Amino acid sequence: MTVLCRIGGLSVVYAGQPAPALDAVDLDILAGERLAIIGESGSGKSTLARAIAGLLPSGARVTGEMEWSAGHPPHPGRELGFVFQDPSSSLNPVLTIGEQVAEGARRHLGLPWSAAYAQALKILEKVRIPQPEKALRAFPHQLSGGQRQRVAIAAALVAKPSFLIADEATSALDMVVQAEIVALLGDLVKEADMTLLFITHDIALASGFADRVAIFKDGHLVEAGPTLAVLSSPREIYTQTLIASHRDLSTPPLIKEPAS
Ligand SMILES: Nc1ncnc2c1ncn2[C@@H]1O[C@H](COP(=O)(O)OP(=O)(O)OP(=O)(O)O)[C@@H](O)[C@H]1O
Repeated sequence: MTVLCRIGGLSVVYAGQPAPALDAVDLDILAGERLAIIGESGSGKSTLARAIAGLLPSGARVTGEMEWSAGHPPHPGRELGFVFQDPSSSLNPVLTIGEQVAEGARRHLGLPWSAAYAQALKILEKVRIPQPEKALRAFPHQLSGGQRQRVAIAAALVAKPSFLIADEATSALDMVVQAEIVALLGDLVKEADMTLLFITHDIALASGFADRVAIFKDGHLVEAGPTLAVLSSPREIYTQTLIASHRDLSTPPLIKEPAS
């Protein structure tokens, strides 16, 4: 696999903050991989996502390097899609689903409205929204939380980006819907050969479909590697603790035993 982005010594300090939110992070993102960024609240996951997407607030001090194989950072919306945790805040309540999804195709692909609507309908079918033609005319409040997140995914993918960042995209959903959305994301990125950066605090959720995992704590990258290798023989005590904390009766096993 080729390296899509080589991150070297990346540090971020927000304005007015004494400590860095990210501290000297070295991490390669491989083209076409599903990479899970895992860590507790405040570990710097979203900061990493925002730095990669060029969405850090002004005033944040960024040092280190991000080297893109394309020679430039991906254009947000066109080459890079972003799905946030809460679809209610990323969707506009007074615009129809069709208007919001089609807008991305109009703006980033330069399509006229009629073609942009046709593209929006296609992508709503792809994210398996029930009655997609009806959904085009619906407003966000007329959909369930899971359906709204499918719309947010559709809006992120409408301009056919090759790189998708999902930042806690399933955390606001109940467990069944969460599993459906994770499966959907997995299918979509595989089908389109996209790179996925999947940000989550839930190591069990990530372990089900990520090719590699990167574990963060207090702004530091603790360890990174292929999912199975990290989960079956974690090098760092923190990773061992994180894995152990998921071993309770309500959690499915992180690694499935091979069938005998
Ligand atoms: N805009 C901001 N201004 C100042 N400090 C910030 C800002 N955004 C995040 N921080 C701080 O940076 C640190 C890392 O936050 P970040 O949101 O990246 O962590 P996270 O792992 O994504 O956590 P969560 O899962 O809770 O979103 C935290 O201490 C947080 O309080």
